[in-house]
Amino acid sequence: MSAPIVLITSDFRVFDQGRWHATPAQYVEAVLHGSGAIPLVLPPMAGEGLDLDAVLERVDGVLLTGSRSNVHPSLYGVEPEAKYEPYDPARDATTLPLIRKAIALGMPLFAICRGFQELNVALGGTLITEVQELDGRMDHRAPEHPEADHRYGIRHGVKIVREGCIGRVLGHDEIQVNSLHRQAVGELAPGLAIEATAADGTIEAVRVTDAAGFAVGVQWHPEYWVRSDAPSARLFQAFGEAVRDYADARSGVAKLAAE
Ligand SMILES: N[C@@H](CCC(=O)NCCCC(=O)O)C(=O)O
Repeated sequence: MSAPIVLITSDFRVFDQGRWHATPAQYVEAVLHGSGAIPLVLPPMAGEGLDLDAVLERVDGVLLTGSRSNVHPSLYGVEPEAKYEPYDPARDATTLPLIRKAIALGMPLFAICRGFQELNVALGGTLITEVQELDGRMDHRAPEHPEADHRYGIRHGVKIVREGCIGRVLGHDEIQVNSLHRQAVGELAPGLAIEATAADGTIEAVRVTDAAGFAVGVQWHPEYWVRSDAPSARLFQAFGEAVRDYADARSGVAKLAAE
């Protein structure tokens, strides 16, 4: 059996005087080392005709990455304002349909930070645009600091729903997580169930309720500490197991069809 393939979303970015389809290395490394799967970066080009159905026929799981850019507010019914920028319309036009298609196929899905927010919007939920401005809410943004290890440092606890998917995978009621976001899940989309919350009530993790396997989103960044933090490692391991199961089932169906 060949190693399964995990599709990793990317951003449209302009830097080094060029136009890039870019994704942070930490996600690619976490798929390879933490999930034991082949990472494959997907360019954000569905809006330009890239056939997502054809891509999804060839892969076994989807990882949705974090990003400094925000989901465009018009996609969840909010008037855009300059203070909600930066946006990445090419990414939105790719990730939102990708999520709906992967879920319809029953494909394992792991959505992180912006990806977690995309999961909620793709299924009809809303986002809070600046969570730190709401009364009683914590500041979930990372400190401005030149060192990534500091920005991605552990910041607060999250309460885990023990009977949920993450609760079963981790076997804990509470874990400590990092936090690098200004937006948050507002109205939860139909089809999602809460898996974890922060002390201020912010929704920190969800699962797709009808999913047969692992289809989970988290607001924190387990990919960053996948080599040193046990819960982070376990989440990527569980995703890898689900991806292998999906690949096995898919090749079984293909074999039967060929007989
Ligand atoms: N932009 C959204 C999503 C947050 C997110 O994905 N953060 C990753 C940040 C990576 C970095 O700063 O290096 C929000 O702000 O809520």
